[in-house]
Amino acid sequence: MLLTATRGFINDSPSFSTISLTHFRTLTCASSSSSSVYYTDRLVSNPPDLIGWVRKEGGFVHKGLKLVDEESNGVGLVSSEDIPKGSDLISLPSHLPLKFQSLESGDGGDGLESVLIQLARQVPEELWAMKLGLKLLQERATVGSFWWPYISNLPQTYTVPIFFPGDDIKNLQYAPLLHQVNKRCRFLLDFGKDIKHALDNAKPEDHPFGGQGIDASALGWAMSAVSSRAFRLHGAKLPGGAHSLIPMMLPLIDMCNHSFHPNAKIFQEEESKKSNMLVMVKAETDIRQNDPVVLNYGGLSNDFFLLDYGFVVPSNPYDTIELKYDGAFLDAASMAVGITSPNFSSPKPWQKQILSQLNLHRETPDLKVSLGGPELVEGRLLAALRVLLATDIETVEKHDLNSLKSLSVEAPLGISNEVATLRTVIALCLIVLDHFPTKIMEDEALLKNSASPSTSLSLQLRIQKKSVIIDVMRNLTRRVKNLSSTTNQG
Ligand SMILES: C[S@@+](CC[C@H](N)C(=O)[O-])C[C@H]1O[C@@H](n2cnc3c(N)ncnc32)[C@H](O)[C@@H]1O
Repeated sequence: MLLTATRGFINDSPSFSTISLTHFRTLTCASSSSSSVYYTDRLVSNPPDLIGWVRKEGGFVHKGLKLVDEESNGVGLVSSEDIPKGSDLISLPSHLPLKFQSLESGDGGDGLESVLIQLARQVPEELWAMKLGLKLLQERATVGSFWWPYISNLPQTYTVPIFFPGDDIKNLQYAPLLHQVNKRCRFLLDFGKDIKHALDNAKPEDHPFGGQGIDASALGWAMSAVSSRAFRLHGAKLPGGAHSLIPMMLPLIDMCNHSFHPNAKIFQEEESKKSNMLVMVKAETDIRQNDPVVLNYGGLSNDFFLLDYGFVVPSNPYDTIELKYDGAFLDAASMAVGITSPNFSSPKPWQKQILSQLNLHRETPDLKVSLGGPELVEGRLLAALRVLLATDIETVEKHDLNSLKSLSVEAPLGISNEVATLRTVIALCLIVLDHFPTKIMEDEALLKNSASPSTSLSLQLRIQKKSVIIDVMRNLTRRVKNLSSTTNQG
């Protein structure tokens, strides 16, 4: 197997500075042994039979499971027969997962492993996937790696935004995500240079990647392979009693696609009570013939689904839109709905005190607040609005902060305060919607004609973000109507 250098470049546009890694890589891999299926986008065109390899290595795979090319979702695990709820689907013995053992155990490693550990230590914790990605790259470059039957079945490319052309990154139209994409690209480009510098003069026997060049694009491939398929399993017990989380790539289990209505669930050793198996997947519901076997990847916003997995979930109940808490902006929103002289930008001392408790008015406040998701209006923002639109401290003092932060506690400071609060959020939503350069209907028309996967994903992302805002507005408008009818009836 030969891994040739992959290329990455900065794609700077004068009007908006976005960084991107290009998608193309030249990979020459010796195609290996027998395969049962042909997948279009794997590292090698005829990868070894993954299910057969897992069984050969002592793992268990239910006889009714097969791998199928599901087109838009890539390869997935599908049931070829009815499988009853509670059945064991897959079990993996502890030597099958791919993990960065010496990094996790902190034993320093030896030889090549210690070079890899030094590189991994340069990676910020939030990019944990890159640390395990280094191990993956090392195994990918190792001739005869134990994990080659697994690695060769990995996708060759990922639809995550670090690989989007600059225009499609801009087309996301959503600053918090643009910021994350740029940050990741910047890190990968710098880290690629650091690795080159560190390994330029390394002797072949000390080179963790078998002498092969690793640039930003190769790093991006590895980071995406890990972020889109690794599971963080419980490791050793920490002094406080909690368990450390160890990222691992779980062969075959990671062929399960995502659904918020999963029919399968992953269990770890203690829970599965099968001492020779580290991890297993069981049927959570009855699975019918031809059903895909799906896991729930977690209650994530579309930002994370796109950044880490390269897809967008339509009508995602966990999707949110991030805003900056800003007094002047809130005054404008409030005035737009007819509230005279709101004091968001000049709160009274007792209001400032509550804002401090909400971490919205300290020396280092956290001004990021969100709309959408299960909370609908982030508790800190809701409480701030209720308190700043309240006229007297006495009413506010009757309530604890948790009630003020909760939308299900209806009108804690009175109906007119609640109506003003909700109408301010609705106005905020309108202003935010207005700031997007395109309307949702235009995006939908563009999506129908979009040719490339990255353009289509950008459009989907921004449509979903706008939908989040519209759903919040609808929900709050309904609440305002109900509250107003209560007052009228009263
Ligand atoms: C853990 S892997 C699952 C196996 C993968 N489909 C493959 O071809 O190797 C996760 C990746 O599968 C795809 N995927 C999983 N669930 C999906 C979904 N609900 N919609 C679209 N793509 C999905 C995404 O590309 C994601 O990064």
